[in-house]
Amino acid sequence: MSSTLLRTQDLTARFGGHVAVDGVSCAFAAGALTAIIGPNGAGKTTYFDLISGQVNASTGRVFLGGRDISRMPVAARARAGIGRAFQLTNLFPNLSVMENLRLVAQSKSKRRACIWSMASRHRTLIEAAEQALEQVQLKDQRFQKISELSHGDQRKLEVAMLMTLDPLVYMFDEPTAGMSMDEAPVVLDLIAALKQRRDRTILLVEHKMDVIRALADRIIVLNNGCLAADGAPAEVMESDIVQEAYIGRGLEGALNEL
Ligand SMILES: Nc1ncnc2c1ncn2[C@@H]1O[C@H](COP(=O)(O)OP(=O)(O)OP(=O)(O)O)[C@@H](O)[C@H]1O
Repeated sequence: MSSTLLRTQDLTARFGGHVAVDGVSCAFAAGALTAIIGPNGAGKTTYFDLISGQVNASTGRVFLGGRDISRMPVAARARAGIGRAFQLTNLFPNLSVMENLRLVAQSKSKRRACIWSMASRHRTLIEAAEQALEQVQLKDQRFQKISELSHGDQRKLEVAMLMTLDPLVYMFDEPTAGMSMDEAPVVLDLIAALKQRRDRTILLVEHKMDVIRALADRIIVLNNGCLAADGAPAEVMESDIVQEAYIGRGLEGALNEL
C-alpha cells in the first residue's frame, strides 16, 4: 500500500465572512491521481491555493511527507516539493521557450550549496528540460518567444516546466483547457505516465468527465467549501451527495456545461 505524501488537516480559508474552504481533511497517497470536482465557487481553486501557499490558511494545516509546511511561503513550498503548473505571468514573455526552461532548471539546481554538484545537477536538469520539451512535442518551438506561442502550446509548456522541476506533488488545474482535440492527448498521456511513478502524487482540478474517467484513481467532491464525497470514481459518481449537489442536471451534464 502506498504511503501518504500530502495531507491537509481541517484546512480552512475565510475571506471576510465567507468560508471558501471549510475544514477539509484529506490524505493523498503516492502513486495516485485524485480528481477534485465540484460546482463553480465550491472552493477547488482556493483548496489548491492553500496547498501551494498562494492563500494562507485561516485555520488548519498542510503536511508534505509528514512535515508541516502550513507557514511556508509559496517559493519554500515549491522547493519542498509542491509543484503547481506555472502561470505564464511568472515567466519571461520575451525569452524563448528554452530560455525560460533553463531558468526553471537553474532555480532548482541552485538548491545545492556545492558548486561542483550544482554544475552537474544543472546539466541533468537541462537534459530533463530537453526531454520534457520533446515529450510535450514543443521541440520545434524551442527558440520561439513564449509570448508568440499558441494557447495550447503555452499550456504544454506549463506541463514541461513542471516535469523539469519534477516535484513530489503535481498539481494540475484543467491542464487541457483551450487545447485542440489533437493537442490534449499529448498532455493526458504524460499525466497518465506520471501515475506510474509510485513516488509522486497528482492532484487534478478538472471539469471534463472524459478526462476524469481516463485518469482518476479517486475523486473528491467539494461543495460550499466542504468535502462532500471522497472515494473511487464509480462510487463517488453514484453517491447521493453528488447527485444532490447537481440536482436536475445530473453530475455529468453539470460538469460538461462548465
Ligand atoms: N480572494 C478572495 N476573496 C474573496 N472571496 C474569494 C476569494 N477567492 C475565492 N473567493 C470566493 O471563494 C469561493 C470559492 O472560490 P473558488 O475559486 O475556490 O471556487 P472554484 O470551485 O475553484 O470555482 P470555479 O470552478 O468557478 O473555478 C467563491 O465564492 C469565491 O468567490
